[in-house]
Amino acid sequence: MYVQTRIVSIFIFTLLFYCCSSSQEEKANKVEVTSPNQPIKQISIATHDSLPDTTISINRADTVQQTLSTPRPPIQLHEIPDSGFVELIRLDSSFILDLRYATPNNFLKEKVYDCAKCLLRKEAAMALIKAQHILLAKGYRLRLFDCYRPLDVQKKMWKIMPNDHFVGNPYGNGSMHNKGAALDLTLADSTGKELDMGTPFDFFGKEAYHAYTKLPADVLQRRQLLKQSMIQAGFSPITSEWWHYSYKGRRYKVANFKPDCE
Ligand SMILES: C[C@@H](N)C(=O)N[C@H](C)C(=O)O
Ligand SMILES: [Zn+2]
Repeated sequence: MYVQTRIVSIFIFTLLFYCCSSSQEEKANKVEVTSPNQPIKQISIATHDSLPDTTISINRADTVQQTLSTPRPPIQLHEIPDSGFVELIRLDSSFILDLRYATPNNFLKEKVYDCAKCLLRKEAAMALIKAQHILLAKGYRLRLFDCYRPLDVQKKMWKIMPNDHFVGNPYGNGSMHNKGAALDLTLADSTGKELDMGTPFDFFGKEAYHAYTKLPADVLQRRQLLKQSMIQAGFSPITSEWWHYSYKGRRYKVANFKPDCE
């Protein structure tokens, strides 16, 4: 009788333990947003023990119960080859993403990316993190307009602007963006606010050239700071666009895959 009672109580205890722990796990992966018209809610997902958390925004447009998809496994950086593609924000969440081609706010006047993901070859991503650290130490931040760009998107751009000073020729060598080794970016202050660089992004004219100096002293200083930091981190500028930098660590192949938007 005593043994039977012991077995029954162990069984009930085990049952209770599993019930509670699984419902806690479920809670950890759910974000309940119940009140509409409130500001954006920020949540953090741990990505890697030694790396900062990734912050994502959930818009409180309606009464929703948002279930996060299965938490993404931590990136095992050493398992990715130097020439492999990585999602930058999963390595370092301090960048400001303002990926214009994922919106209609760009010279094509249409959204040409399905989602706003910044993918880069691992080597280029690591170099960019170096540039970001140089700038963070000086009270600035990098704000990114574009990273990897599929070749088909390059062809759309070329149709509108067939001038290789401003758009890489997709029927020639392609763009370094198509190789996952170029960035369009600008300087932001420590809060992420875009700073005046003399022209808007993708302003295709002489004012965007590095050699153009008829600009206020503070604008010239910022262009210079951006250029020096990027060069120090291993990037090269092009003459005609203050926002474009290429990483030329090695020869990469042109790519044309669409980022996974999950
Ligand atoms: C289109 C512009 N943002 C750009 O990236 N231009 C360079 C030259 C490119 O297409 O590689
Ligand atoms: Zn570019």
